[in-house]
Amino acid sequence: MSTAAPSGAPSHPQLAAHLAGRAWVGDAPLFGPIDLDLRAGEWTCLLGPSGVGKSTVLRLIAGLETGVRFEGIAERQTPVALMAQDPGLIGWLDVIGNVMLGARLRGERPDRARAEALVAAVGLAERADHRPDRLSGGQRQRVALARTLFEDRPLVLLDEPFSALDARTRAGMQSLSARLLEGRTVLLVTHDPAEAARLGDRIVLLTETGLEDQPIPGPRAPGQARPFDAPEVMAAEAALLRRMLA
Ligand SMILES: Nc1ncnc2c1ncn2[C@@H]1O[C@H](COP(=O)(O)OP(=O)(O)OP(=O)(O)O)[C@@H](O)[C@H]1O
Repeated sequence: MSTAAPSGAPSHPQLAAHLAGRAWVGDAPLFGPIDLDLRAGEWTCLLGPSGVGKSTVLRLIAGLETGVRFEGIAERQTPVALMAQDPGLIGWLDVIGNVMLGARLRGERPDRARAEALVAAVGLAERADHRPDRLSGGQRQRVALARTLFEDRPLVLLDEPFSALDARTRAGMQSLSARLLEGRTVLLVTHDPAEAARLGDRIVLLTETGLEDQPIPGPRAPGQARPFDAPEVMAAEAALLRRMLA
């Protein structure tokens, strides 16, 4: 069963989105009660064990159907772009075509030069005319990232966007996303405490009983991911891992 979230704008102007309530799968409680505010212009990183409901939180904020029963309120102020775990690429379109898909579906004339620049920025310039079946899993994930960035929305929901990438590419995509999404409100679901420590202006852990705020390693420079090897970033990563293993 699924329940569409009620939608509306959060009453506080500095909030880009607000989700409060509880969720069940059938009769079994999934999570809650939770109360999550996404503050405008911030990256909120959402961590939690597999199956606890992180993707569900994203879909509720996006106003999409979920497979769960949700009782509460879901509000967002701005148009939203969602990058789901599954890249969801269209098989008969090439990389550029997939990046421009949203604009085409809306009947807009897509900015091809911008799409090409984003494809180059995610390291796929030489594969711009390849179809998805000729790409690796990590390359497909980067196409989905470029498509999400192309959407140019003020609220961006990213569901494990770098999970299929090798460490070097992942670090590069984290830095690129921090730069290109500067000033946007981002909710990033990740399993990686190092990623949360690099990117989070706020870090929250979702458990069956609710949300717990976690310490962040000081302020983040605008448009930048924190250096992965700064002592305070490594300490925050270790503290998050300790909490996740507890
Ligand atoms: N369409 C659906 N129908 C029934 N149950 C669903 C459906 N979608 C998700 N669920 C259940 O809801 C729960 C939460 O799923 P969700 O994908 O939100 O978890 P998650 O924390 O994002 O997991 P992961 O980290 O493994 O991606 C899971 O137990 C899942 O089995």
